[in-house]
Amino acid sequence: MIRIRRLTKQYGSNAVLRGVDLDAAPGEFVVVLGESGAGKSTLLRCVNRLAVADGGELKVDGMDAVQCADTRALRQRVAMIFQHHNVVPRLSALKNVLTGRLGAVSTLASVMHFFSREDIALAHECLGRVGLAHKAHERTDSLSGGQMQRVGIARALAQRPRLILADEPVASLDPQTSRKVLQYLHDASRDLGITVLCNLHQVDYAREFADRIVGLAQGRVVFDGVPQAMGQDDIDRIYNMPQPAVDRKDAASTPTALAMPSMAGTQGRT
Ligand SMILES: Nc1ncnc2c1ncn2[C@@H]1O[C@H](COP(=O)(O)OP(=O)(O)OP(=O)(O)O)[C@@H](O)[C@H]1O
Repeated sequence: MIRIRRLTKQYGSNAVLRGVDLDAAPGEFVVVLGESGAGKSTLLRCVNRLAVADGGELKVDGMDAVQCADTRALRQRVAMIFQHHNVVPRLSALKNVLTGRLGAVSTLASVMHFFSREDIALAHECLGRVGLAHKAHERTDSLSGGQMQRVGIARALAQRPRLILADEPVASLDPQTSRKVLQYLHDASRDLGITVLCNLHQVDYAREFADRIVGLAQGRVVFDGVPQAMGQDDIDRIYNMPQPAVDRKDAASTPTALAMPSMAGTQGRT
């Protein structure tokens, strides 16, 4: 579904991606973990060409996202979920979800906001998948932050994408709400066979929800494996922690939540 090889991206003299390799299978939920500035957002933005990679190979569903001739076709396959959900507050939840269909309807229909019966049924179904069927006709600004993010997920699902890019989707939510949002996203992607690339800061959420974790540090992949395979040494490498010259048995028994207090179950950035 996604194949990335030796991907590079530089802003001026700042080499942000330094040869990234990453694969994701259909329906796989891949968490990209890394500290602030590691290059996570840039990597996601290269996938849907909000940023254009300088070199390397990037294939999405067979389409070349580096030398892309048809960005619109690429973006129809790739939906995005943002940190601040980007819903339109004065519109109902249903209308927000319907905006996910805009890329698939004709220009006239999209300008006039005409949607078919099938699109409306699909939007209701997507709201049902995130537990918000009963909020369809409520204005989005009457919903909680977690519910707004679930509307953002439903909007992404309504696009019928092959891939969802989620850039820190729970960064501004409390831990309980964050888990609920990630669970809905995880379940929907598994049920519908949609691949997810999800950027996160929090080690414990990555362990809980990822099929696979890709650890990024200073633009390089420093870990790629299932959550169970990620040890404290890997976490230290991802977060550029100095390797302590102490008995590693002590380190191995240190709970992640204690070792990484600012990363585990908290929101916001440091
Ligand atoms: N449009 C841009 N122009 C110039 N520099 C940029 C641009 N976008 C990102 N960068 C730089 O690239 C580096 C990586 O940023 P990026 O946002 O990809 O990291 P990140 O891992 O997503 O961090 P965060 O978790 O804080 O969002 C940073 O040094 C940032 O300043």
